[in-house]
Amino acid sequence: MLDISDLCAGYGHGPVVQGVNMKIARGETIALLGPNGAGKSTLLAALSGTLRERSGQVLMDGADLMKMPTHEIVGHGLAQVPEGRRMFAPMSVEDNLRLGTVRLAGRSASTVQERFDYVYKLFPRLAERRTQLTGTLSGGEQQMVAIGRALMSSPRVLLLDEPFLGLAPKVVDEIRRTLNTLRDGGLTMVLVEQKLDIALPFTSRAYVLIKGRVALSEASASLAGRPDLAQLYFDLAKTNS
Ligand SMILES: Nc1ncnc2c1ncn2[C@@H]1O[C@H](COP(=O)(O)OP(=O)(O)OP(=O)(O)O)[C@@H](O)[C@H]1O
Repeated sequence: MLDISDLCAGYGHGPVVQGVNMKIARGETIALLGPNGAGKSTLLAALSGTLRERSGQVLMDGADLMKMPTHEIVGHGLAQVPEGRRMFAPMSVEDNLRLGTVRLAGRSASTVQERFDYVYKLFPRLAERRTQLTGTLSGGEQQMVAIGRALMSSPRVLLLDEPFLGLAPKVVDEIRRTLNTLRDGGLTMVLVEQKLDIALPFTSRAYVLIKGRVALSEASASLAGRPDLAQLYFDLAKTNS
């Protein structure tokens, strides 16, 4: 579904992501792991088109996302839940969700309503708070809005950048259950997550990024069996320096 070749990306002071190759099949769930500053968020931003300084090829079902502006990438079926949620605090839950309907422009009101119904069924808490200002929601509820907004565009690939960061265990469990439902429904997902006890059971495969390069690609179950991943990061960093 996603075929990434020789992807490089950065911010004008030398490449951060350096020649990444990945192949992700339809329905796979992928963990993107690596130490702080390895380039995981940069890689997701390059895929979703929010970072334009990039080169290489990103094919999604054969179409090159590198040639599309961001809204067309969303229209093609790839959506991102960015790190830090990026909510519009003075807007209601419903209006924030509506921002995710760009892909549905020109479609009937009932199609848009179906997406609202879908998201509200996944996150009943958002249905209860649909008129509440997003800035007054708890961190967990805001993360639900961020995920819901991405789902409003009916994505076929969902990129999630540390969606559990700073959340209490109870709400982490609640959001995990929803992501499990999406995974079991066949949605292709890429999850950036520091906590391995969350990332590895959720995913089928993992890529470890070190200094902007893929240092390891392995089945998540087999990676989970390694006794000390911090040491592995250290060893991989040494071999890749
Ligand atoms: N907007 C930006 N402008 C300039 N440099 C940036 C920007 N965003 C990230 N970087 C730099 O790019 C490098 C990779 O950062 P990135 O956030 O992609 O890493 P990461 O693996 O996601 O790390 P973390 O787990 O800490 O979020 C870092 O050196 C960072 O300082």
